[in-house]
Amino acid sequence: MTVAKIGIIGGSGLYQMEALTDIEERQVETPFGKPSDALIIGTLEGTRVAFLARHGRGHTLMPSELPFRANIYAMKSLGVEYLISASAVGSLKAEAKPLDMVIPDQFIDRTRSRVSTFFGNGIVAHISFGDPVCQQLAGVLADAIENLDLPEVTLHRGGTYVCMEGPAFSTKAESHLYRSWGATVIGMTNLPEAKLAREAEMAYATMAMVTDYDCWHPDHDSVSVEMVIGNLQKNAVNAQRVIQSVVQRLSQHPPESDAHSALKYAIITPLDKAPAEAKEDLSLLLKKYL
Ligand SMILES: CSC[C@H]1O[C@H](OP(=O)(O)O)[C@H](O)[C@@H]1O
Ligand SMILES: Nc1ncnc2[nH]cnc12
Repeated sequence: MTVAKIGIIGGSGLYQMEALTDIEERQVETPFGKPSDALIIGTLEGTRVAFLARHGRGHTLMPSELPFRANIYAMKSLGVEYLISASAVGSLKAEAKPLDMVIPDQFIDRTRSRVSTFFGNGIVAHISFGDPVCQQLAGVLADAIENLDLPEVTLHRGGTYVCMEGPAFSTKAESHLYRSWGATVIGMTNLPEAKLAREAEMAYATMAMVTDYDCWHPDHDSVSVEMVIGNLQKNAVNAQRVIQSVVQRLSQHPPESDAHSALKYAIITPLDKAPAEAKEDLSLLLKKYL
């Protein structure tokens, strides 16, 4: 049964959605363990949505410790089809200034120890990931931001998000390297999430909120947690306004997304011969194809 078609993953600084009503807190178990925290199901703009605090509501999980598979599987188990991420990022470009919002359309993977696939154990799939963000959902996000006329916020449509391992922030040499690659922003969480969301056939897009200039900018101090949280607190109200407007737009006009059939040509193992246990663990993802 579908509980919510829209899911929201709140990152650093966005641990709850104040406008949710008729709230139900659900502890979800998955074949991949427990999610970062309980899923908070509530009504926003007349629509049921599911919210998850990515690092837990008390921010107790490091990026490398995040149970990405459980988080995405839990959203899938509630029937989520559109997954919106809110994230704090460092800016790698002068024009993307703190408090601005970026809707990335590309990622560069600089992680080292993340499990970013549901497959294995006898079932192999290779999803297409040339366009890692759902452009329809990204468009809804960007349109919502543009129409809200948020004070102090400039919107940047498109851009490349470097996903680093962390938890330490980058060195200056790394930061300059990523700039030389043309990257726009840097964070520690979005890439595994985007891959798993694609495998789970959910449309995924991220609202990246700039909190700092990382450590490359000659006129700005190097990033610190204090800087990130200070700017995010200023932006948490804006972020919730954006999400509210996105939910309204999505419920009125749910866009078609290629992500919703991402596994159609991705599974290479004949499923009739695949191990029963792997099929059982992935049944939620595979049931259309069995
Ligand atoms: C608290 S600064 C570093 C931390 O913030 C970002 O988290 P999220 O993407 O969940 O907003 C960044 O990726 C790091 O995990
Ligand atoms: N400069 C930065 N590097 C990595 N993750 C971040 N999150 C917020 N700012 C960041």
